[in-house]
Amino acid sequence: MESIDYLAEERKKAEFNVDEMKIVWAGSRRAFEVSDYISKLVADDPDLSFIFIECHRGIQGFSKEERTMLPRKELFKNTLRKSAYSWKHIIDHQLSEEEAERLRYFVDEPAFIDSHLGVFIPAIKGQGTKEQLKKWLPLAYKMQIIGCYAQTELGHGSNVQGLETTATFDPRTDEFVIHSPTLTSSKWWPGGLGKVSTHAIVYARLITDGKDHGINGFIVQLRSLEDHKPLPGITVGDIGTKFGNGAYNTMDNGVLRFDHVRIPRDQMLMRVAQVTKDGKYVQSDVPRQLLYESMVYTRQALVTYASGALSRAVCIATRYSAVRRQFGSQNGGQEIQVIDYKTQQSRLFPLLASAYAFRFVGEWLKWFYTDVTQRLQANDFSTLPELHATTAGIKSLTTTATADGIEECRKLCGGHGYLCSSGLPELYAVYVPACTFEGDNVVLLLQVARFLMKTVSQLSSGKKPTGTIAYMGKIEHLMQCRSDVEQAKDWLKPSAILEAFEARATRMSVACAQSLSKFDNPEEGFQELAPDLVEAALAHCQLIVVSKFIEKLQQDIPGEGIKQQLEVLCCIYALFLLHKHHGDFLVTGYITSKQGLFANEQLRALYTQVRPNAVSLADAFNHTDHFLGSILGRYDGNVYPKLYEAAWKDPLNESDVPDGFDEYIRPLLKQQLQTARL
Ligand SMILES: CCCCCCCCCCCCCCC/C=C/C(=O)SCCNC(=O)CCNC(=O)[C@H](O)C(C)(C)COP(=O)(O)OP(=O)(O)OC[C@H]1O[C@@H](n2cnc3c(N)ncnc32)[C@H](O)[C@@H]1OP(=O)(O)O
Ligand SMILES: Cc1cc2nc3c(=O)[nH]c(=O)nc-3n(C[C@H](O)[C@H](O)[C@H](O)COP(=O)(O)OP(=O)(O)OC[C@H]3O[C@@H](n4cnc5c(N)ncnc54)[C@H](O)[C@@H]3O)c2cc1C
Repeated sequence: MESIDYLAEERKKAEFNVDEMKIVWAGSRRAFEVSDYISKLVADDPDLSFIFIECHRGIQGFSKEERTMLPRKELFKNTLRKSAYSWKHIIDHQLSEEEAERLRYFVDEPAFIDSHLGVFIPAIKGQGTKEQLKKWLPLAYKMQIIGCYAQTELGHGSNVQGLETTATFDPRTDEFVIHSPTLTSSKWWPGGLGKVSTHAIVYARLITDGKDHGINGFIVQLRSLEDHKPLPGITVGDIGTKFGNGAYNTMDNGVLRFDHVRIPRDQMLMRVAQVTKDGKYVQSDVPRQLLYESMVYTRQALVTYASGALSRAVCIATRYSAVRRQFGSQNGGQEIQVIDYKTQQSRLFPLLASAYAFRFVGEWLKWFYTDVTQRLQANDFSTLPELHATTAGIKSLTTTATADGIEECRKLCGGHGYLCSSGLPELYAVYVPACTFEGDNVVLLLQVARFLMKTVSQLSSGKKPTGTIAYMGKIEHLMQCRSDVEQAKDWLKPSAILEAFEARATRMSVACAQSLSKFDNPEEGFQELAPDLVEAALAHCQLIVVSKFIEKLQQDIPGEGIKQQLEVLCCIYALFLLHKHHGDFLVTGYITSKQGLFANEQLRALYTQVRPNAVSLADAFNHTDHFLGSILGRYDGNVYPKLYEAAWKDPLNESDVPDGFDEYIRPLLKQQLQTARL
């Protein structure tokens, strides 16, 4: 049957070339082509897009929208099947690393393979010696071993230095003895650990000759490569069902305990420090912080994933807001599309703009990460602190805004957004742990704050700040300048926006530094002022995102109307933040309340400008219906018949009379009948 495009009228309104925007969104023509090809490949192959379950009727297939109805054990087994099938496809078709990553992404089910590729391999790469890389990476790349990242324990996650697992060197046998001395030292949370991983990078306190040298990484085999049973001394399992139906429950987050498990000395990751045969601890000339390098890698990757998740929610909410109508019908005509309500626009369009903003900052962060890693290889560690602060801060900002944004999109879809078939509840449940894993978002902002306080304290020494904190070099100007905005449209100037964000960030950091200096004990001061420090850190991170969006616009961006649309989105992102954090800009004395009102006036005008382009800007994400997994977000906008159809597929609708009627409902009804007769 031919499908009708209920959103065709919306698409006709676009003032830009959607195909060109798809390329900007993807990052390059090549990236677009790979994503486009792989997303369609996944959508069109039932072995990748469906969940198959053996039931009394034989093998039954379930679509993605239906997966929240399925029991965890079945879902998990299907995820194993899909991972194995994907892996075979990758090998058979000799997919490149980029294509393999896209395949994993579009299959869209958290799985052990994410930990294996996203954390286990990066940890070996970052912390292993050349010999260790040579031995372990080929095994890992061929999946002859499957690994996870076992850092967090039941009692400690954020405080890595507080981990309790021990790795005690035994010089007699040239081995480490890995042990879990307490219940709270049980490894707890690692993805892929519960049921799948054969190996783990285990973080443990290194002890030689009775001396504790702090945390180090060790490669430990957990399960037999023959029958997959846990090796002697190892207790391992899944930690239980997590938030939401389906959602993150396709992942086997695990618990792990060691009872004096012995591993050879060369399984300590030795790039940062070594233990010699006679038990001597030798620190390399690389900084100890490189032990945390894999977290930096993953945090950086999570920023691009944030734009992906937010764009999905925004795509669903935008299309549905154009389909949905409420109120205002005149003379029997159609009601108003809810996307035309200014309140709907003021909630939706900043999220649309944020998706683009996060995409561009993610692109830049990937470049920055690559640049710093190349320097590290050449033993230049000067930019490592900035990379740590920036990845921590931008991961924190983007994942918090994305999780909140998904929930806002659910509300923007009214009641239907609450149905699992909208795709939004599951997207939220899968996404929200990103605010916690790879570093709790508040803990990460406090790391940014430490970096900022250090920067401010070094300004007087004449050290010139560079990179993302170069703006602090203009401290004298930024501390006393005032906005020169005289009318709403002055806020469209990138220079006006940039100075506002720089002045706000500088003043908030300086105010914190001044407050800190009043404490005799700086650590006590840091604890006391932590809420203000977190806000200063956020102001700095927002400045980075805004400035990277502005920098993107300074590039040559071809395509009809593309640059104009991006300029509108950039201003929406910045002015929305200015409006939301109005208090910061006022209190720090950079703007007057009148200038704040101008910003809001300009913001409303920008919403009107983006309105005709909204559906097409969401189309430019190029999400397939399969990837969206949402009836509300269907490309053709055919929402109502599909919602109606889907309701009848719910297991409760398998019979007109529900199970339990005879035991629980009939007696009640009978009782009422008897009462009525009385
Ligand atoms: C085919 C290809 C496919 C590719 C697939 C890719 C897939 C990607 C998908 C991603 C999937 C994601 C799955 C997620 C799974 C989740 C995993 C996890 O959650 S793993 C566990 C993560 N745990 C954490 O993040 C813990 C957070 N805590 C910390 O990081 C630290 O404890 C702390 C930074 C909060 C504190 O560190 P600590 O040493 O205790 O204290 P200090 O604050 O004193 O720091 C000392 C010093 O070090 C600097 N520092 C800290 N961290 C770093 C770092 N990472 N890098 C560089 N430098 C660092 C800090 O700034 C201090 O510096 P100083 O100069 O002394 O001030
Ligand atoms: C889905 C999921 C997957 C995960 N996968 C892995 C994995 O593969 N490998 C792995 O090792 N770990 C993994 N983790 C664990 C994860 O990294 C930790 O949960 C995370 O680092 C937070 O640590 P925590 O649980 O100890 O939180 P806590 O630190 O206990 O946080 C609790 C509260 O205390 C606050 N808090 C903590 N410290 C401070 C402070 N200094 N100042 C102010 N407030 C503070 C936090 O903001 C938070 O509000 C995963 C977690 C989840 C949810």
